[in-house]
Amino acid sequence: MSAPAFLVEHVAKRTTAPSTSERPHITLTWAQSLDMKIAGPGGARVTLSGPESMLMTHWLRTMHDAILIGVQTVIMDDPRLKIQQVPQDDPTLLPPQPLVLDPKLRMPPTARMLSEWMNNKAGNTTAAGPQLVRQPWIICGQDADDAKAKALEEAGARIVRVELHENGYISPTTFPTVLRDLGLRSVMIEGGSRVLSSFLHAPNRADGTPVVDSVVVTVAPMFIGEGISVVPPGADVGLPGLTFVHTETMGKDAVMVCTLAA
Ligand SMILES: NC(=O)C1=CN([C@@H]2O[C@H](COP(=O)(O)OP(=O)(O)OC[C@H]3O[C@@H](n4cnc5c(N)ncnc54)[C@H](OP(=O)(O)O)[C@@H]3O)[C@@H](O)[C@H]2O)C=CC1
Ligand SMILES: Nc1nc(O)c(N)c(N[C@@H]2O[C@H](COP(=O)(O)O)[C@@H](O)[C@H]2O)n1
Repeated sequence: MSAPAFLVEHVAKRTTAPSTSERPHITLTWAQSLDMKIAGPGGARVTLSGPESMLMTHWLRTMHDAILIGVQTVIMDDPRLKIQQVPQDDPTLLPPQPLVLDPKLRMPPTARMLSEWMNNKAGNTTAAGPQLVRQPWIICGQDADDAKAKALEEAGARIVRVELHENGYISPTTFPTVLRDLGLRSVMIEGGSRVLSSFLHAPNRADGTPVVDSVVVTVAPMFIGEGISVVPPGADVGLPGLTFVHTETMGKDAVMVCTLAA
């Protein structure tokens, strides 16, 4: 089993290019229904991807140094962010570094990502390749509560404090610099809707190029109805133009790759 050719061609070649250490590559990715929903009522998790496109998402994870989600996705989904669907005997395949955008440190210390990391550490496992478990890094504000930081550190997290934007969020504009300072050449941003929306609406980088380099969307043939939209109601203040790159049918789903129009 090998990575889908279209991902190698249109994403991996870009995320592993030598220049990306100075200019980290940012991929936005999500799975949505035909009515543009990414979760059900109240944010309940919905399985949108079929087996083929879910496997594609795990391959995509292997192609990035880091994977990022917003804290509300941790609270709602308690995700693992691992790569258990790719071949487990290939030592060159590595899971990405988990990052959580969490300005005020709302992440529960009981999160599965943390307990899996601690269990792994306690077992002193020498697991490498796809079975490697990485320590979650939580990106928060400079003034985030010290007691919460301590509790999360005790639960296994590394706390990374950064300057927040005046809206209280971690700014997509300065985020490439945060990545570079952490030594990460690429990140795959998996959601949720508020994080996706703020990166889609971000002004260009200092060099005039879009903050987001690639968009990879799985479209599932179903309606959700009431639920969480890709872009929250009222948050669309001018979505960017997209340039079509590729569409691949994977089982029942269509997987679309785009770039942002300059
Ligand atoms: N189908 C799919 O592919 C996916 C679906 N989901 C779904 O998305 C839902 C969660 O989405 P949502 O509620 O929007 O929450 P998010 O996961 O987007 O988290 C939002 C929170 O992240 C923090 N944050 C820090 N910086 C930023 C920033 N620049 N932009 C936005 N947020 C920032 C804020 O925390 P604070 O408020 O503490 O300041 C904010 O409230 C869940 O229901 C989940 O199931 C999630 C991922 C993928
Ligand atoms: N690609 C994709 N398809 C779906 O149907 C989904 N519900 C999601 N959700 C995202 O995947 C995360 C869960 O990851 P693990 O399975 O725990 O590794 C979840 O938090 C969403 O970001 N994605």
